[in-house]
Amino acid sequence: MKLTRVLRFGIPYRVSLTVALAFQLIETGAALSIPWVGGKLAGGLIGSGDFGIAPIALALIGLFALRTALRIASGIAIMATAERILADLRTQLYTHFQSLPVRYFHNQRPGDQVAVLTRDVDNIADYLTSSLIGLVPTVLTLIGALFLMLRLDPALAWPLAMAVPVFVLMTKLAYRRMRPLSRDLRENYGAGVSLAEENLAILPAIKTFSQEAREAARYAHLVHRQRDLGIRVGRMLVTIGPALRFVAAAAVIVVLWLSGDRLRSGDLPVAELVSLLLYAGLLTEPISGLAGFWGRTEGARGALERFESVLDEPAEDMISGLQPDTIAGEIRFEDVSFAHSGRKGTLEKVNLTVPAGRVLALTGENGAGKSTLVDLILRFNEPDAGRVLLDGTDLRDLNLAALRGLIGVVPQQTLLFDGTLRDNIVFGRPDVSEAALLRAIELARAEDFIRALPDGLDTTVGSRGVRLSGGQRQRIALARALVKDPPILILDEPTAMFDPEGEAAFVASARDALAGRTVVLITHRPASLALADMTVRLAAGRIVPVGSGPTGEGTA
Ligand SMILES: Nc1ncnc2c1ncn2[C@@H]1O[C@H](COP(=O)(O)OP(=O)(O)OP(=O)(O)O)[C@@H](O)[C@H]1O
Repeated sequence: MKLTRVLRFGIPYRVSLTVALAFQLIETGAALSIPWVGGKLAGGLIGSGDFGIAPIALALIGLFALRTALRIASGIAIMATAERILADLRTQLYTHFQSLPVRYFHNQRPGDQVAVLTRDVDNIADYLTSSLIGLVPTVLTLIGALFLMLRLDPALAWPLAMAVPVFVLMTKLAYRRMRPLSRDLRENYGAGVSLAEENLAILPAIKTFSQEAREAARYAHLVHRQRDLGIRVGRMLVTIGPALRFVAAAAVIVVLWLSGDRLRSGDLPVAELVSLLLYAGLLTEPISGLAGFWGRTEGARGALERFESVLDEPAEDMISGLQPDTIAGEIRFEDVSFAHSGRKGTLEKVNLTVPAGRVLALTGENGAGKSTLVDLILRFNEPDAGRVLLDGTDLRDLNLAALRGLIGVVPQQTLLFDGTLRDNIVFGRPDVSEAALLRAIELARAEDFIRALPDGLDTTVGSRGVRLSGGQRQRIALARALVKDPPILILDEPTAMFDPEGEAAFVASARDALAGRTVVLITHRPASLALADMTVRLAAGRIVPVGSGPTGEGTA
């Protein structure tokens, strides 16, 4: 375990962590004095002490009060720091998730991402603040108690000292067995979250195909596995504590046993024996603390690996690159080839020019690669060979944020979030004027249905826009793209869900909205094709010209 890597998360909170550690160290000092003072009190009670009972009793109460106060203070400091570190890690991780390319998520289970954001991050923050910081006082208490016991009476302290390696061996063995179980437990947790999330999202399909029982059984299988793993881990956790305490108790009894003769002969003062027994009691605390430490180290190691493996994923570079002030908008594909990972090539040496300010209709069979092609303009993917150019500049030389800022998209699958219609439409341009907003709504032919809703633009759409019809969702997506007023528009079947009248009305009024913009319009609908200045077809990974008008070098 690279402990130093966890420690770096605490650097911003080094002051509060140092204060907490200082409290814990003073508390350790108080804890180590209690058995000594306790022994003196016992000596005083049987009349063999050097001090009066009252001052010793008061000193003991004072020491306990100090321990309590310091425990509360360090507990509060640790708890607050853990929450702060947790918030930092979570924000850092979420921000990084967002900076990763879209393709990263195509190969991941969403449940695993949720699990890193919740369980793993929790684990790391807790490990750093409780386990690692607490390790110093724990070890000091252990060493201090052993040292003081051996100094008091080496002959009697040895059974207790001997018990320590037994404790260590027992916990190490137990946690070695737990390591694979903890890994399976976490893996299974991610799978369970993923399945529940996906199934709840596709619940209508589950119901339509009457697959509730099968899906419930699939989820139950994961949950039961989680239960069984949890029980196996829990069994070890609940066994180790009492087992350790048994060894401690046996060691104490051996001490008492050995002390009998010396106690009777007066060779062993009662105060010393009481101190020794109190030190033995004190030892159980760091021993169970260390046992827990090993377990938490195992958990934190896995959590840190997963956390860092996400952070190690290279983020999209949003900083470097050219930031064009104005663009004409010519898009050119030069010998572009692309294959999705593990698939055969989708695009093979595609050459295509969309002149600035013109509308290109892109057609082709399902799976021909139309969406794949426009994703290259957004740089969701990079060409395996060839280049995509904007006004003659390779897209890879442009600033990614600036490039995406120039493009409005209506994707094939409308991506709405749980907010109002207004929030969804102004998503890319929160500062847009009311007039521009209404104009975009009008162009997207969305005004009639919005007016009919009880709260108009302030109606909430539900998660992923579930409270809207498919066509309504698409109209909102179109309005969202238009409100951005981008020089380049990518419309991936924007009217696929429109009724024929709605589509005709959109086509009739869209010319104005599209005028002056470079538009790539993916469509299978003849009515929408009327908007195109030129039409090409994608077939077998290559461009085949179809319609009239300038296609440039739009041939394969
Ligand atoms: N993330 C992905 N990973 C692997 N293969 C993919 C991925 N996305 C798409 N594909 C594959 O790439 C091919 C082209 O898909 P694409 O979505 O570009 O087709 P399309 O022409 O837009 O189809 P449609 O008309 O159905 O929308 C398909 O065979 C598809 O299975």
